[in-house]
Amino acid sequence: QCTTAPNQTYDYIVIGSGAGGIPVADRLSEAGHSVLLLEKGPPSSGRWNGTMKPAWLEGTNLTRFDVPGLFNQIWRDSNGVACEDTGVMAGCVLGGGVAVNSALWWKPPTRDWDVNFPEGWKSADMKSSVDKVFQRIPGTDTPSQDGIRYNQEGFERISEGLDAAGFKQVKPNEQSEEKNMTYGHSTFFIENAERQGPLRTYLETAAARSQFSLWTNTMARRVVRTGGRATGVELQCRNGAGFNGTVNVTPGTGRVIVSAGTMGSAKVLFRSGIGPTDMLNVVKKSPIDNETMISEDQWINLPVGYNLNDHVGTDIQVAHPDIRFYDFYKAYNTPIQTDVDAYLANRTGMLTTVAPNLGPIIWTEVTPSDGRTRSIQWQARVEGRTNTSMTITQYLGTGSISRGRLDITPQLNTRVVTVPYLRNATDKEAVIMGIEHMRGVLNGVANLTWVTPTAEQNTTTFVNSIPAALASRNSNHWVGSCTIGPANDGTAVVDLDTKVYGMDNLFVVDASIFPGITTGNPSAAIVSVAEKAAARILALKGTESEDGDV
Ligand SMILES: Cc1cc2nc3c(=O)[nH]c(=O)nc-3n(C[C@H](O)[C@H](O)[C@H](O)COP(=O)(O)OP(=O)(O)OC[C@H]3O[C@@H](n4cnc5c(N)ncnc54)[C@H](O)[C@@H]3O)c2cc1C
Repeated sequence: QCTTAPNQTYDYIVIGSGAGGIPVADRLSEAGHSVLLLEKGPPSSGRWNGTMKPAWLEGTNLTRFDVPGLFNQIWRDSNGVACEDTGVMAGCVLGGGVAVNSALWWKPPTRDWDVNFPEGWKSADMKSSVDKVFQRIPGTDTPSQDGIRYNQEGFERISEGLDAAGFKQVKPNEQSEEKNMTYGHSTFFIENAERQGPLRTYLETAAARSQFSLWTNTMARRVVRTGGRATGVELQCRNGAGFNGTVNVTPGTGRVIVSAGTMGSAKVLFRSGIGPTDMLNVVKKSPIDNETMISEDQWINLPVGYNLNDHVGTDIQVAHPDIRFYDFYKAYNTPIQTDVDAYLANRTGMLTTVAPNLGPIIWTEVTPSDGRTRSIQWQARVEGRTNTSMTITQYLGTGSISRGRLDITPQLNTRVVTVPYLRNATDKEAVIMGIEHMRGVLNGVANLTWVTPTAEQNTTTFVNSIPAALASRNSNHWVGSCTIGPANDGTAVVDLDTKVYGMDNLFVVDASIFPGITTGNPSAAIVSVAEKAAARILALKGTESEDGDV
């Protein structure tokens, strides 16, 4: 049942409980402030009273979000889990992406900050934030409690080729700077063979404080504001639960933080009258918001939705007689009983492995004709066209230049309207150089055969044959749309304190503020950004209007 929001006010209202929202809410409440965390989706992990689970987990406190071997279920059944309003895959449950993702967890190399971020957010500035994150969430490369890594044939065969070509095996988060000609086992934010990460660390410390509140099934429709001053958040209850009405921030000093993800934060800003005029006009004309939208003379024109980026993914596929596919999809409804028993009794066995059997993870760098170095991460998994195939996805990361744009439809769904993949010729050159190199490396593996590209196919022809489209290149690592930057010059949405330009007390803290994509899967970098943002927000003196000088 929906409940009307109580009259109580909060020092901080955080919108969205993902990789950005949970840590920032924790740190703000730790400083003694009253904090309300709003999440539009339902609870996920069993730790937070989530209920979505297969029959074999009945009677346990675990859900599909907790067991690594079930993480892939989102690609079979995302009903009630995936956001319905984003056009790309994103988690709309408590924890957002860090409840539904594959838990790959990388300490960002310094290059990720130094190439992408503005002054004040370079690697030297980020070090203490990154250290704090890895103290709380160190991650593991051996999730099974017996210390055994299961079904490693894929890792071993690919490694033979890497070793022969001079690659070095590393412990990725201990040697996080070594991102060229290196490989390792994947590191996951898993503990006791269950999903850990922000849901089991930052959210637990926050929830233990009396000044912290969490409302699930409660969507922020818009930030209520008068000019540059946010006064509260208008709510919409969902799934027959949660809160309706308007919740206000503490008069004079309260602040609102938008952490609704790259697609979601842009939407909240558009609906609050912040963004390019063409987008705000769509909201104004929409049957949902029309006359309730903030009046045009209050609109703030900022480049929300631009500078969108994602790892452009290019899959290659190989096969080897030693490799065996383990059917993680069947593990949901018809699992192998001995694997279930091992997992439930001892947290050991195949189901402690993040589906679908990842590794090795490989790093290379290429420098195409523009002289700008691109970082590449290669993610191998035992899954492909046949039972003995492996797919190796190439992610083009730090250094990539192409950018896209998201927009909003009259139904108020956000979607990628300009796909950011390979719009720049040297990005494409980098992808081709990387694949050409990896083909040579993998040819050093005895008895390996090529599925795609075929052994005869030319690499450029192969890369050109895969459309630069969402369906074929999407990596679910969306960043950008509310970019951080030092000046309100048409390229940035938030300032170096993550405060929205033109607003006194509205902030954005999540993947959307990233100016560029990272080397690896981004969630640890996003949590690090949330740590840094929390410190900067707490250090900010009262807003201008409190000081009486506006
Ligand atoms: C299937 C999948 C697999 C992935 N695998 C990995 C991986 O292995 N490793 C890795 O590092 N990264 C991975 N990622 C990416 C990573 O999870 C995301 O980059 C990260 O979670 C983004 O963090 P965020 O805080 O920006 O947004 P999110 O984590 O998406 O959080 C946003 C939250 O806001 C909520 N929300 C949105 N709008 C509103 C509103 N109006 N009111 C209230 N709440 C709202 C959403 O429900 C959501 O909970 C994966 C992503 C997906 C989808």
